Amino acid sequence: MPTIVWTKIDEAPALASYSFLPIVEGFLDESGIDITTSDISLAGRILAQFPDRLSEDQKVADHLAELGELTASPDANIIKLPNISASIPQLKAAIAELQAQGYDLPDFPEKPSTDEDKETAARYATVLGSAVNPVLREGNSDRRAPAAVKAYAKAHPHRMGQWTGQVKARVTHMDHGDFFDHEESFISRGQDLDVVLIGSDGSETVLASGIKTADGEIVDATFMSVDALDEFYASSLAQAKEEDLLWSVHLKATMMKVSDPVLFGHAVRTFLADVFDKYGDDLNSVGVNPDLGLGDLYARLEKLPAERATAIKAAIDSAFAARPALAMVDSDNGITNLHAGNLVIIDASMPTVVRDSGCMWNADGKRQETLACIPDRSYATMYAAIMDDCREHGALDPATMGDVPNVGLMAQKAEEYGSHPTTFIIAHDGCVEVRCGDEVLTSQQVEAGDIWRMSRVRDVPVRDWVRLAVERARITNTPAVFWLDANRAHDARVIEKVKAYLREHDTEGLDIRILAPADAMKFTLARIRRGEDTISVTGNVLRDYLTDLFPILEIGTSAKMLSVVPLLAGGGLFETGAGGSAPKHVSQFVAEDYLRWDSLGEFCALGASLEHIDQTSEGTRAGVLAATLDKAIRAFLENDRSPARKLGQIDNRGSHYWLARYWATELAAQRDDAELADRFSDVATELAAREDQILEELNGVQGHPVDMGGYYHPDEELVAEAMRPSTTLNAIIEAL
Ligand SMILES: NC(=O)C1=CN([C@@H]2O[C@H](COP(=O)(O)OP(=O)(O)OC[C@H]3O[C@@H](n4cnc5c(N)ncnc54)[C@H](OP(=O)(O)O)[C@@H]3O)[C@@H](O)[C@H]2O)C=CC1
Ligand SMILES: O=C(O)CCC(=O)C(=O)O
Ligand SMILES: [Mg+2]
Repeated sequence: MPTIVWTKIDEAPALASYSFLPIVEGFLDESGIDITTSDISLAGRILAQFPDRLSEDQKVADHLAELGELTASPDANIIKLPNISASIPQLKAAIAELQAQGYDLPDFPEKPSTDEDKETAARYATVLGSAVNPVLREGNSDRRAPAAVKAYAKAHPHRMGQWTGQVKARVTHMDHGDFFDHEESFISRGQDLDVVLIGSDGSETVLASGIKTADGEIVDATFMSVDALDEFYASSLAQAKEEDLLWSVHLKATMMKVSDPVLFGHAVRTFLADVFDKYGDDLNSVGVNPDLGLGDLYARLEKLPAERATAIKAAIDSAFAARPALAMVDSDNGITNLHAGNLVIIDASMPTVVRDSGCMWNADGKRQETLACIPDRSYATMYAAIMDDCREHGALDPATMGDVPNVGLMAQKAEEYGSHPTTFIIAHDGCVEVRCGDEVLTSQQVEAGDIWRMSRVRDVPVRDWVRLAVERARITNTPAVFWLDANRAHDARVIEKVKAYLREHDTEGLDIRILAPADAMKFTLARIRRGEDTISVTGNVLRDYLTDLFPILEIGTSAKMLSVVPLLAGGGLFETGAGGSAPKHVSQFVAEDYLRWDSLGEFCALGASLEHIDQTSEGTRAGVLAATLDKAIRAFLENDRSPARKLGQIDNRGSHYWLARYWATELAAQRDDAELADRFSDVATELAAREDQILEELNGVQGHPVDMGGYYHPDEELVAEAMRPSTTLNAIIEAL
């Protein structure tokens, strides 16, 4: 029987599943479709690493590995909700929570020295950062706003900050010494590669060996000079100060778990340069590591003798006074951009800057224009281009603007997003060589601390990506732009392949272009300002960035996106939206039993998953279920049933009631499957008749704190109870 795997994850979407999944299970009962769950939450993944230390009833199987294997099967049908990509502070918090719940987990080794510590560190490393998506994404991505969602957004445009020529906010990036500058790229002939650091003293350190590459694979080698990076941060600090702009740093320290925490650490180190220079020994003595952010630094000060801690805090306060104002994440609680690397994530943070007229929050809880530091030029220039465009032409208008769907190169850990195992922080000055046997393929002069990395993209994914781009351009009759820069080494190789693979398709009458990111941005913006849709066809990083940027500008959030990954092996991975797991929503839920999470992404993913079953399996009711769900989603949007924003109105749970009701109504009304119509006619009637009572039960609980029994590993019963407070609704669903 076709089986949908629903992933169990973290934070707000995990809470939402406690309410929505029982409804889905009820609706799919007797449909010829099975639905199961798979625990790939951060807590579940941690526990799966330590079976040897857990009792039988505490053990959790390695569901992520199982799901990874499933992606290679044509039967795969996975609904993937967004999960936490944990920074080290988050990982440590999750470990502490599990320990407190009685799981005998080892502490996270800060500086592993013994063999045992190294073993533990290696196990935790598999859970760190973006550890789920690269395993499951065995296909390229097709992300777009469903037509009904786009139509709704145009009819009910969200708030958009104004832009004028006077706005000083802008993007600043490096102009030398970055990854862009140093990139070298070659096509593999299927060689096994070694990466070797040759010290200035002639010593050789093997950084990686026997890296298997496939024939036709693009291999890039590049590095970030941290001296140039520090200079860049220092000069941007001076600029922000002079122009009275907030200073903000936008990185992807969660996904880019090896390189970006270090880029972040240099920002912390530069911001507090005087403090680190003067008190370096004290800070070292308590294990301060700037990569972990100011939050961790403050916590460690507590371990110093009181008078040293006080002196250092005073020095930090003077540093803050001398520096430009720092962008805040939570001004009420004094949490800054530099508190932890996972707090400002570029794909989500930069769109809000554009939406909010170039502003972020300052320490007084007021909006202030920002200088957005995005060190590497490979991707910064397109953000600079959109801010320049808004300055010149004003804000974009969600009521009229065209749509920018994305076709993203993602499969098989493509490009930078698969580079973690081959990213190295260079220990000493020297030269990094990529070799095949004795043949030296690239050779780069580096200095201690530089961040060197090798990224790769296989040929099969590139070919499939070009195919998917042509398919989407044809189906929607929309121009498609490949965002590739002929002046970047990697992109130049990709361009050769794109040109070759485009010849495999009938592109007659299609408008397909290749433009550098900043030009692609200008071209796209000019079109969408005229209301014209334009497909962006991008590599893995821009896929991530643009599928938050345009949705947030067009429809107010990326949560409502349809995100389909046709797996190379024939199965389907259906991701929900492009947004994250909204930690802020959990705080609100805990404080006042109100969950703002919008499950529209889950609804759309379920629809796509059912359609996939209808197209690939016989003997199920998937077709009728998908068609009626689509209509239900339209009704849901037309009647504005997304979570409201005010206490006392419907939240996530209330929105699920409405979806269930519209879906039941559509099922009862359709003529293709009389048995189903019959089964759902009473349900539809009941749901309508009991509306007042159900909404009262759902909304009546709001306004009080909720005990979840844990953040990363909440108590299932407590949460299930909290998320299903309407006995009336539960009884109707259970009767299904
Ligand atoms: N695919 C995946 O698995 C992804 C996982 N992540 C992970 O999620 C965590 C948080 O990431 P971050 O990038 O800060 O994103 P957030 O989860 O904080 O989302 C950013 C903002 O988007 C809005 N938002 C997102 N989803 C919804 C929704 N369903 N309903 C309503 N509003 C929504 C909210 O904005 P507002 O308050 O302005 O309305 C939210 O504050 C990190 O651990 C990150 O790694 C991130 C992206 C994708
Ligand atoms: O895997 C992650 O860490 C984030 C992924 C993401 O942001 C995206 O795919 O949009
Ligand atoms: Mg993203």
